Amino acid sequence: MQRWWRTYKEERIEPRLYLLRELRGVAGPLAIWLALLNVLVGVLPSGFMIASSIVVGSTPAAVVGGLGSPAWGSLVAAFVASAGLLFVQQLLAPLSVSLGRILKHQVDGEFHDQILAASLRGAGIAGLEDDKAAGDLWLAAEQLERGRTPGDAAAGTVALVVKYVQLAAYTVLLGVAVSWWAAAVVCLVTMTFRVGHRAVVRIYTRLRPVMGPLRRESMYFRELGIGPSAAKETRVFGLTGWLADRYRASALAALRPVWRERRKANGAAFAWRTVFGVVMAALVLTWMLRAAAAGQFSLTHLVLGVQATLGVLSLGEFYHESDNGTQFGMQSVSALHRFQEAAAALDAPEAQSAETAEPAGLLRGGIRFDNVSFAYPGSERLVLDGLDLTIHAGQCTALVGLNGSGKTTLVKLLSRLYEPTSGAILADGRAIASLDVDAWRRKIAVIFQDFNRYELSVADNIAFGAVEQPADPGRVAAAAHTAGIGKAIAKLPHGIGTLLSRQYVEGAELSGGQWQRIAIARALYAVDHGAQLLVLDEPTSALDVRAEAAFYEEFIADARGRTTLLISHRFSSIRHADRIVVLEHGRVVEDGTHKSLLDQGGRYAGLYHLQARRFQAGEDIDDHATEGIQR
Ligand SMILES: Nc1ncnc2c1ncn2[C@@H]1O[C@H](COP(=O)(O)OP(=O)(O)OP(=O)(O)O)[C@@H](O)[C@H]1O
Repeated sequence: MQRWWRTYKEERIEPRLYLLRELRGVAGPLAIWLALLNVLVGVLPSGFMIASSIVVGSTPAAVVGGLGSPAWGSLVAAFVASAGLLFVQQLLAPLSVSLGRILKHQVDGEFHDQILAASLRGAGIAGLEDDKAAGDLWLAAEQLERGRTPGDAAAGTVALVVKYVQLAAYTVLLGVAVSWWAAAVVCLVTMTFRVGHRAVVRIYTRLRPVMGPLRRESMYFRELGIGPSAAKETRVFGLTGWLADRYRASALAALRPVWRERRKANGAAFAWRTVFGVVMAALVLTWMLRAAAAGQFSLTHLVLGVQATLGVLSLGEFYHESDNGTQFGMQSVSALHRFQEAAAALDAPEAQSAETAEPAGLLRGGIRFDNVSFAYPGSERLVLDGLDLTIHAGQCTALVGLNGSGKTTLVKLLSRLYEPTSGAILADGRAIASLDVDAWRRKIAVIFQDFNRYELSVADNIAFGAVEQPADPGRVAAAAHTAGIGKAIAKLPHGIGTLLSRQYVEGAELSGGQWQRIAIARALYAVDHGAQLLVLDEPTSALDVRAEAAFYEEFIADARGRTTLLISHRFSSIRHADRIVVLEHGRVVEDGTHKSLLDQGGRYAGLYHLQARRFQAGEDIDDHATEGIQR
């Protein structure tokens, strides 16, 4: 009983209460006016039924009385009334539908904002990187784009008013005109059908946990198949057939449980409901006809009774305008709530405003990782394990290590996208966790390996480095020049104003290496606007060897006196850094200058010589080739 109540509450009560709250906030007046209009639209058919029954019932007397007789007058009056009611009904029903659409769009518009706000909320990214939470966010957005929406739920709920007012009005008519027991029986039949239909619709909701991941997978395959990003590789590797098969297989796997459950629900239960409905309806109608034949009520009452009975029974159907909307429309809301809860639980609490301080004047001394350990939420494996490291101010520190040794994770902690599981990161001796997170981030300029390529102008792409300040074209051009992309930009149709996407007229597409230089320019622009620590994670992975060597030579010379953290797998490139730190299993295992580390003859020396030998032998430098050696 307790479980049943919990499910009932979660599935039916809570979403509806939430919806009511939403409606009040977003489209309260419209929803109220529409509900009132729908009451009228729901009542009008009953009025028509009464008037048309009077037309039929008064016809014999009018025929006998002839033109101009009082009976004829009653007939004409009833006819005019029924025609008028029909006309008003035909006028108001489309109006109700149109207002329902407006209501839907208002509610959906608000929910679009909520989804964006939820994904952009907070300082951390744990929720967005967690599979389950990200899955819920995806589901919320996907439902909104392609499925039933909260707007459908809102419009569907208000549309239900029409149906249930009709049902109540027909039932009352039947009760008053013929018999209350007949009204009760017919209403029971209708509600039995309604409950059955809703149960079938609810199957989809119940199967959502099974279907969700499979649908996400099939969507992924579909996107791979129809999007341009994977087109090259899928064709070159001959993956097109495989892709089509996988799409089909995962789509079928998602649908099979639904078909199975639907067959069950639509099988015996449906047959029993139908038998029950037909028998009851037949009993009521037969009784009515016999009673009328026995003179228990007039022709008008009989016509009204038959019409009302058929009217009630016709409502025992699936309501297209409401049922899917009200059943599935709130799924994206529930998914968003789950995401919000999970993200709040996963993200380490941000520094509270009471404790936060402006990091003015920081980074004279440097940054210290003090016994920092970190495991990603949901995992027990320590990616950083008691890390002690000082990044000295004014120095270029290079961080090297094998794949997965925790270099990018270290940068994520430094950027406060995650908080350490234990230990602290100190800037000039102050815990960065106690600093205002946005102000701290303005102190650092970070370019991640998977930096963003904004489909906006070159100027925007670079000026995003200091978005809080007005964009300065001169400084944008200077950053582009320092990053080695100035000449290429000058050749673009609109220089720094060129949109970086082929999707736009006169837009341009850059090569991977050019994009990388744009990202570097963004970081340099941030430095030019006050960022005091520059962090570049694999900044030259897309550059050719000569461009890479030139970049590092110029960059490291230029960076003298600037606090810089460089992450790279190319040992030859970072040899000029002031200091090189080797990370392994989340700890510093070597620390020194290029020369001292070579003299030491340890990990760094081994990897450096290996790369150098390969390079001299003319082989491509393969970062991953070094991987096996240490394992
Ligand atoms: N969001 C995440 N959730 C869980 N584990 C993660 C996440 N991101 C990274 N990891 C794991 O943390 C470990 C360290 O990853 P990280 O990206 O920091 O390594 P890295 O040294 O930068 O590697 P590479 O040289 O390949 O860039 C890896 O084992 C990786 O699988």
